[in-house]
Amino acid sequence: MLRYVTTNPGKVREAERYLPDGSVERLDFDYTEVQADELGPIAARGAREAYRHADAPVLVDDAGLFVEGLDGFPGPYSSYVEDTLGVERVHEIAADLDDRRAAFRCVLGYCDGEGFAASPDPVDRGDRDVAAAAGPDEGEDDGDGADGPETDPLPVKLFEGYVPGRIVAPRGDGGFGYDPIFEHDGETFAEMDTDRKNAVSHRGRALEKFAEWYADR
Ligand SMILES: O=c1[nH]c(=O)c2ncn([C@@H]3O[C@H](COP(=O)(O)OP(=O)(O)OP(=O)(O)O)[C@@H](O)[C@H]3O)c2[nH]1
Repeated sequence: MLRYVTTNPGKVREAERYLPDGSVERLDFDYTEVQADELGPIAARGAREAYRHADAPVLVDDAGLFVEGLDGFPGPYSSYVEDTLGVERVHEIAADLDDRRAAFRCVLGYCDGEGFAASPDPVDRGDRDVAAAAGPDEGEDDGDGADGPETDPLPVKLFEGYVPGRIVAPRGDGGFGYDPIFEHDGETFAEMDTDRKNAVSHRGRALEKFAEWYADR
């Protein structure tokens, strides 16, 4: 049984669509989110901590909203900013910007305590052009300390998803988090049902890559 490690039930609702019935359950564990300007190292460290906590295969999901006109803010701090400023204030700040383009990014970190065969494919970074910091956000995190001062030999496999859009006045009542103020292709994420959001979203894209790899591993 795979544990999807998150305090956010909205994430699991979306993830369940990608994994066989009964193969995943939510583990409500608040792993330490290290301070970093990229999601990859946060997901990698989180996956190791969650694996050690659960002693079972885990998938952690670190996500963020990157606003172009704010140089990528709130990015990895999206959860903190949602809790402090709130989504409406983020919209108000963005409303004053000339450039309201934004992107959601999601990095999934999988850890089962074992190593992984080297990926035959080169890491695809072609979709990381909006406020995306360079760094090891996909592929294997080798724990060599390149992403921070600590080293940790526990292997973690990372999967990244990205979706471009723009910040708009709140619309819709579905989804969670910043969904009402994030518009993609004329609709906010909060106006989409789960299947439609999954088909285009950062999480859906990352989950698709993960599910394909997980089924074949
Ligand atoms: O409108 C949204 N649509 C999404 O699809 C989405 N995915 C994440 N988020 C928000 O971005 C932050 C991530 O922070 P985050 O990855 O640390 O997650 P979290 O704190 O909610 O839970 P956990 O998984 O860490 O326990 C939080 O503010 C989330 O609400 C989203 N907002």
